[in-house]
Amino acid sequence: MMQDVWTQLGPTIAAIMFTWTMYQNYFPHEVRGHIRRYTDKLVSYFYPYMHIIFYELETEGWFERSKAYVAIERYLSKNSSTQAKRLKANAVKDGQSLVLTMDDHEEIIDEYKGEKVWWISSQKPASRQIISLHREDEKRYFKLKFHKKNRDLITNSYLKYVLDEGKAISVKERQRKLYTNNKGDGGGYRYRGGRMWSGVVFEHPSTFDTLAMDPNKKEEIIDDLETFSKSKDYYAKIGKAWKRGYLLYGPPGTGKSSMIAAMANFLKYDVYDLELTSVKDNTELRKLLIDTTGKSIIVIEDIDCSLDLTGQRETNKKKKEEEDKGKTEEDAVKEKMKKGGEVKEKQSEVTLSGLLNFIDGLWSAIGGERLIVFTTNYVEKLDPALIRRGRMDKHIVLSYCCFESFKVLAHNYLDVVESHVHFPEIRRLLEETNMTPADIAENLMPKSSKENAETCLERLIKALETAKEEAKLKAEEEEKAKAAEKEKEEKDREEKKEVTATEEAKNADDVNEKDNGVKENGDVSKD
Ligand SMILES: Nc1ncnc2c1ncn2[C@@H]1O[C@H](COP(=O)(O)OP(=O)(O)OP(=O)(O)O)[C@@H](O)[C@H]1O
Ligand SMILES: [Mg+2]
Repeated sequence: MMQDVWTQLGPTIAAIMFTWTMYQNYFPHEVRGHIRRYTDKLVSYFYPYMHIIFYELETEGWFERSKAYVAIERYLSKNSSTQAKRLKANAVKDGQSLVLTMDDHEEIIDEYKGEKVWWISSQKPASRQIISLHREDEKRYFKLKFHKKNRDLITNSYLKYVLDEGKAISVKERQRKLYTNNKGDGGGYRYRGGRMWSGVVFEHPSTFDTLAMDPNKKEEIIDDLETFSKSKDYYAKIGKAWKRGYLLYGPPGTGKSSMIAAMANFLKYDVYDLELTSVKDNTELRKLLIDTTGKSIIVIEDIDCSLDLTGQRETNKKKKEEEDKGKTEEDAVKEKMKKGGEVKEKQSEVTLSGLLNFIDGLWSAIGGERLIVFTTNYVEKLDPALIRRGRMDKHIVLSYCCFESFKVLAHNYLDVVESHVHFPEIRRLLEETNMTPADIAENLMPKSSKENAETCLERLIKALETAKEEAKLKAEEEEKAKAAEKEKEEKDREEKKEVTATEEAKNADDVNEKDNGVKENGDVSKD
């Protein structure tokens, strides 16, 4: 059988090889060029497909990996594991996870708007005449094959879609960072390595699932974030920079910082935690802004404490000077010791208008896709200009724990999913007293292996009862203090009244005396 095949194919193969050798050795270079051009034309006339090649390394500059190649690689990774038989594994996230991509000479079929395309991974052997500093595989490429009739669809729309998707996958897979601003000249330090921010890996585990708050409110915030992250074109259409401001306010321990972490984890954004008191002045603030990247949350925590942003800086400075004058040397030494002997840092010169410019000045539009989040315990202390809608688009109040929030915590901390026998009592107590989610969480957390859901819930009930009792006592004391104040005011008013009455009587007597004198004098003069 095998012999038959060889007898039939042998002469044909020999003829092809003979022609190829003649062509290579005896045809001049120019003639071969012409022949090649015509055969290409002939082939393309009958061959209905087109190819686009994407090389791995940029040929210009320092042979960096081409951004398009990397994006395509990431895009194809989603189909590679199911279609390709041989895969390559690349480490991402500092070696913590792997991305699987197709190996050389593998083919993947993709479909876009009902049309098929083929992606082939391949490699051109490196030219032996070129001495290269790079790897042998520097000619690796992806070949995209598609039908000629889809030329417009592929070049105008599909390629953009592939690159966008690939970039989005890269963003999701990248190791996210938490940055803080380095001190500039103002703090006596130089920026580290010329960078204004230094970062660590962002690993906060808070998510919207672990966050205890009213479920409807939570849903609304998630929707808002999702809409924002998908609204690039919409923001461009309405002529607004692609950013959104959130103001989170409420008592300490109600989950403001936890919510920022949940937002970052939900959107897969980096976090820039801006310490405003370390910023020398408005110019430095602008530089910090320019040095941030898109897909990030810029956070200013406790904005009311960060700076005096009420325009009262001068008044406060004078007040402080007066206070300092009254201090003895001993006080000054004590204060210094309290600060660990440190000399007080130079105060930041960032002004309210500088901060307003930071939020929505011309520079704020660079980079795009950014959230700016302020947190505060005292929203009423902030300048209305700082938090007006448009700057801080969404105001979110995080408050004391309600029963719905408690249920989330009970689920997270104790795995109590359904109702529990203690739940009705806890519901009643939560309606009667205020406790922050942080305090509830602390009570729910088992402190030893002997503690179970039952004991933790009982401890919480006790803590709620104590809090209720304390709140009652506090209210009574406040009531008493108010009554005493009122009584004092009443007494003062009575005393004032008495004094006024005495003075009026005295004045009236004086006037009468004067009148009588005038009269008498008049009579006298008349006489
Ligand atoms: N709403 C919440 N859901 C889940 N856990 C919470 C919530 N609020 C507080 N906690 C718990 O309490 C701790 C402190 O919360 P967090 O730091 O978010 O409060 P905060 O509002 O930022 O307080 P502060 O105003 O003092 O900065 C968190 O680590 C978390 O464990
Ligand atoms: Mg906080």
